[in-house]
Order: sequence, then structure tokens, then C-alpha cells
Amino acid sequence: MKFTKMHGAGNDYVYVNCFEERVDNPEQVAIKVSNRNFGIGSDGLILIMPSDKADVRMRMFNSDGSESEMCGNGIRCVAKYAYDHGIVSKKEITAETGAGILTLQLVPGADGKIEKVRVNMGVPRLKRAEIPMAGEPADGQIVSQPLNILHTTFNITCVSMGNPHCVIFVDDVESFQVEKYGPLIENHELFPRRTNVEFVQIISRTEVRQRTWERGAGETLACGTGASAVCVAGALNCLTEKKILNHLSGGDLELEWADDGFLYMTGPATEVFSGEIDLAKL
Ligand SMILES: N[C@@H](CCC[C@H](N)C(=O)O)C(=O)O
Repeated sequence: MKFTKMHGAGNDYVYVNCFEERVDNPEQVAIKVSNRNFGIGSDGLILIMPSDKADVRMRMFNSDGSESEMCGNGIRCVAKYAYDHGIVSKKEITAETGAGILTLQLVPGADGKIEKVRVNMGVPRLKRAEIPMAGEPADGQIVSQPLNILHTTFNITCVSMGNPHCVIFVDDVESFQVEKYGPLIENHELFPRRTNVEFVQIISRTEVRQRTWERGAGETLACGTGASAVCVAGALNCLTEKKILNHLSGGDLELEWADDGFLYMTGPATEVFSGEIDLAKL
């Protein structure tokens, strides 16, 4: 299988160009290639596929083999790959995802090479049933609601960017025990399809620092849908403006929850290397 390793702010995936390659059983392939000791090493697997509705289609699989509806860092890399490898020749691209069809703009740097990608991430979904979360009322919003975990009460704000996010504001995110609380919240009975969890420290009304516990992957260096959810959660809690800079462990993302209701995310997309792997040997 030919592949390309790419990352967005350190959130790294193995990308396969399915205009040329076929991947049977992507769930198992994701588990194998993601392994950082016995595989290629990544947070998961992303398939770049033909679409009958958009320029390209993305399917993404976490390192545990589960499929997610959406990946914010991944979709920027898909757009850059599609442009750099001649799948598309325009700088505005549409992409089919499990969260709908998204529009992306490729932003060149001074040297003319694609440096950043701006994504219209769609309209954030806030209703309990849309996250999805158990309980009533199905159309209620979860903004700063108490959740008890191991004798600690967290105030959670939940947002779906096509995939589920639970945002928690903390005083000191560097010392926060992400590995202890992340999996307990990810697998809490409130979230029937599990959830991604963002732990966030407010730096100012326009700047935050985020660490992410990802559903199906553990702590990662960045999460684009998570950063988008944080932008929404900050505004809903009146902690931040609707336009923020988010410092993630592997890099920065710019987010804006615009007056048109859409969430715009801008950030880097980087190709690292390409190779070929014999899956039968893994
Ligand atoms: N890192 C991604 C999100 C990947 C999927 C997530 N773990 C899930 O299961 O929903 C991003 O950049 O958005």
C-alpha cells in the first residue's frame, strides 16, 4: 500500500490516495499502521477518495480502528494533498465528510506553496441529541453543566462539529491529568458514541491553550474539530470572543464563529514523507 504521512499542528495521520489505491478493511489497517512501535506511527488512517458530490471524499479512522465522522486537521491535509498531487487544480475545494460537504480554501505563502488551509467547518450543533448525549430534554444545550468524575465536579460544555466534543475549562492545563480524566469522560455513559474531550485554559478573551483527549486515539498534539468546539464553548460561556487563537500542543489554529453561524478554522497542513508498506508483514 502506497501512503503519505502528513500532519496538521502535530496531529498526524497516514494518508492513502484511494484514487489509485484500494484499502480493504480500513479499520484493521488503521490499527496496524498507527502503531508507533510496530507500524508507521500515527494518530490514525485517512482515505482520500473520489466523491460523486464533491471534489474529494475523506474517510478517517482513529488509531483504535473506529471511524469518525470528521477530522479538522485531517481535512486540511486532504485539501493540500489533493492540490499538490494534481487531484484538483483549483484553490477552493469541496470535500465530502461524515459531517457533510465542507468548503476549503488553500492559502499560499510568500513562495507560492500552500502554507495554510481555511475550512468552513459548518454550523456547530448544540442540542443534546445532536452531540449525542443521553438524557432529556433532547433539544436542550449542555453549557457549563456539572459532571462528577472520581469525586471531582467538572463543568462541561458539549458541542458537535459532526463528531462529539466535551469541553472543560481548567485553571492550569499543563499540570492537568489528561490521561486520568480523559478516558473516564470519553467512555462515560452520558455519551452513547463516546466523546472527544478538550481541557482548556483561558489566556485572554482572544487566546486559549488546549490539550485534547481524542476518542479512539488518546492524547494527541492537536484536534481541529476540538479547537472549533472550544471556540464555540468559550463564546457560550462568555469567556472568550468569537474569534480566537488556540495554542495546541503541536501548533496554533485560528478559529472564528462568524455572524453567518458557520465556524471557520485556519491552520497548517504539512506533508512529511511518502512510502510503501507491505500490510501482510505487519
Ligand atoms: N484529530 C481530529 C479528530 C479525529 C476524530 C476524533 N478522534 C473522533 O473520534 O471524533 C481533528 O483534528 O478534528
